[in-house]
This record gives sequence, C-alpha cells and structure tokens, in this order.
Amino acid sequence: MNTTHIRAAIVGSTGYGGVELIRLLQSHPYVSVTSVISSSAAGAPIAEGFPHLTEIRTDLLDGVDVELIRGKADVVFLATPHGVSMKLAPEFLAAGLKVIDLSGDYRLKDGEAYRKWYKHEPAAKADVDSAVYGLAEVYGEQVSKTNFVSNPGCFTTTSLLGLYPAVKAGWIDPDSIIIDAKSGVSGAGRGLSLGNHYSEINENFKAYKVNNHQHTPEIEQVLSEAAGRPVVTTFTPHLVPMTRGIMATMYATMTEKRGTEQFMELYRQFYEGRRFVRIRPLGQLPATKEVTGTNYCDIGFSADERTGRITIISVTDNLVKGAAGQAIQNLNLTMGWDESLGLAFTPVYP
Ligand SMILES: NC(=O)C1=CN([C@@H]2O[C@H](COP(=O)(O)OP(=O)(O)OC[C@H]3O[C@@H](n4cnc5c(N)ncnc54)[C@H](OP(=O)(O)O)[C@@H]3O)[C@@H](O)[C@H]2O)C=CC1
Ligand SMILES: CC(=O)N[C@@H](CCC(=O)OP(=O)(O)O)C(=O)O
Repeated sequence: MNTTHIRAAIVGSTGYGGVELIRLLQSHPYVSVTSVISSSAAGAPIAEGFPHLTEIRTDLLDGVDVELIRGKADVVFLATPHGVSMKLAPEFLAAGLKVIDLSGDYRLKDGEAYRKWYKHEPAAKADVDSAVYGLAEVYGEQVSKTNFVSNPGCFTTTSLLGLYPAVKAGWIDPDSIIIDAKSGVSGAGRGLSLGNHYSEINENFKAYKVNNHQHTPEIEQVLSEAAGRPVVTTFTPHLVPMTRGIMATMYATMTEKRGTEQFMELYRQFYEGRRFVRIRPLGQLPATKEVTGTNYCDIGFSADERTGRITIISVTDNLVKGAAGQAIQNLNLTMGWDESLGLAFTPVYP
C-alpha cells in the first residue's frame, strides 16, 4: 500500500455517517474516496440525493460487492447499522483491506453483554477480540498497530473523554458517576421513525432508553479498565431539538478535596499533545455550538466544595468526533500520520 496516498471505500453512503465521511474526506490530503457504496441506491449519481456533494470526486454509487471494492480501495469505512457491519467486516478483512467500523458490533468485548444490550447475536469472538476500540485519545497506541478499528459510540466518546483521566487517577469514586447526556436528532440516523419526525421533536425535550441504552456497557467497559475493577454507572440520554451535537453533564464524588483548577491541570497533562481535546479555562463551560462541524471534544469543570462533587461538562459533534471524524482520526493513526490530517476545521459559528 502506498502510504502517502490511499483509496477509501465508504459503505452505508446514504446515511448520515456515510455522507459525513464523504464530506470530511474531500479535504484529506492523502485519501481519495474511490468507492461510495450503497445497498439501496447503487448506480445513482451521488449528487442526485445529496446536491451539496455536487463536486465530489466520485460520481456513481456502487453496490456492496467485496471483489469490486477490493480492486478499488485500501480502506473501507463501514457506516452501517449494527448487525450489518458484522456480516461485512470479516469479508473485507479477509480481502486484505483495512476496516474502520462505525457501528456497535465490535465495541463490546463480552458477547453476552452485546446480546443483552443490542438484542442481537454477537459477531464471531475471534473478530471481536481482534478489533481495537478506537477511542483515539486513550487507545491511540493500540490503534496505530491495527488494521481493524471499532469506532466508539457518540455518547460514549463524549462521556469517556470527560471521565477517563479522573477515574484513571483515582480522583473520583467510579461508583458515584452519573452521566446526563443530550443529543441532537442526527444521532438517530437518517432513517424515518415516528419518534424523530419534526412535530415530535420540535419544542420538545425527552429522556429515552433510561437505564437501557446500549452505550451503558460500552462506557462501563472502558471505565472498568481505567479503574482496574468492575464499574457500573447511571447513563441517561435525552433528545433535544437540534440537528447536531452532544452534551454530557457528569457528576461524581471526589475522593479527596480538590479544586476546579487541579482537575483542569490533570486533564491538560493527560491530553497533552492531543489536538482534539480542548480544556476550557476556569469559569468557562463548553456549549455544543462551539464544536459544530469539527472533531473537537471540549471539556469544562466545576468542583463543588459544598457537596464534594465534581461536575464535568463535555461536548462533541455526534457526526464528527462521535462518528466520521474520529473514524478518520483512527485511520490517520493506523497509517502513522498526524492524527489531525483532513480534520483541522474551525467550528461553524453561529
Ligand atoms: N448518527 C450518529 O451520530 C452516529 C452513528 N453511529 C453509527 O454509525 C452507523 C451509521 O449511522 P448513521 O449514518 O447515523 O445511520 P443511518 O441510518 O443514517 O445510515 C445507515 C446506512 O446504512 C446502510 N444500510 C442500511 N441497511 C443496510 C444493509 N442491510 N446492508 C448494507 N447497508 C445498509 C444504508 O445506506 P445505503 O442504503 O446507502 O446502503 C443506511 O443509509 C450506525 O451503526 C450508527 O449506530 C455511531 C456514532 C454516531
Ligand atoms: C439520538 C440517538 O438516537 N442516538 C443514538 C446513538 C447513536 C450511536 O452512536 O449509536 P450506535 O451505538 O448504535 O453506533 C441512540 O441513542 O441509539
């Protein structure tokens, strides 16, 4: 494989994650999108369904054909639903392609947990074991050595980047963590559903999948690794009437009396040299709009002397750092490139 110019295929191209991958990869200096694959619209010009992609370098959507793709690409991004990725990934890996999967199929190392939370049979254990969990700022070293990345969930990325350093350092009691998270509607994908149409969402704010969301075991898996013992947590997702963005507001009991600035310093050191995590200055808390369209995760803190708890606020764009952006960041790491290649955007504002 030429290491300064590679060819990418995107499967699930008519979904939000797929379209975002196409958008972002247009600016990548070392990657050409050579195959844009769709199970539902093969043969159609991309710009027919997505006029904003009128000038992209690939014209027609291809069907899902491993042999065809093998001849046209070095890396394949699977922006497909769970249950579908596990059928495709082994074939692409066997064909010698690098695979970056955006679905939940390879995130949970415990097959029983996958069965319980996804209500679906898990992928083959050997494949699950071989996938590297791509939380780039935490597992970047492992990602740089693999050809098979399992990209984390959007809520998971936002929550874990805000919690991992404090749990790892033993500064918060992992059993006390509560994650209160809110997502824009694009997090639910492009498919139509009653709960996601305009009059259900507009001027509305609702909790869903309470104590029942599939990102709960994914968050617990990583926090358990950080804590060195099993951790369970309360995670409550909400849907807010905006298109993009996630905010996770997280509460935990501090193991010792510490101030906001000490937490800021801990996180600055942990994420030193990592471009996409921005620690906010004292007294400033991040808002979703401040990361829109970018791969940033912005984090702010407030330690409360009165209750002995720390409040950590973390924001991302669910389609970028929560999906397509982190997938490209992971590709960069697997190639030994600067992790920010093709992702150096300033947020859209207002
Ligand atoms: N939206 C988000 O914020 C995030 C999404 N994810 C995950 O990324 C993946 C893609 O999400 P998203 O783009 O939002 O979802 P969408 O529902 O918007 O798109 C998924 C696409 O997958 C393709 N697809 C569906 N069924 C099949 C099938 N049986 N065989 C092959 N392809 C199929 C379809 O594209 P086509 O018809 O062109 O084949 C569809 O448009 C999912 O696993 C999701 O959970 C992860 C993090 C965040
Ligand atoms: C708003 C909304 O519905 N969001 C999705 C999360 C999207 C995502 O990251 O899902 P996967 O773990 O399946 O990849 C949800 O809550 O299920």
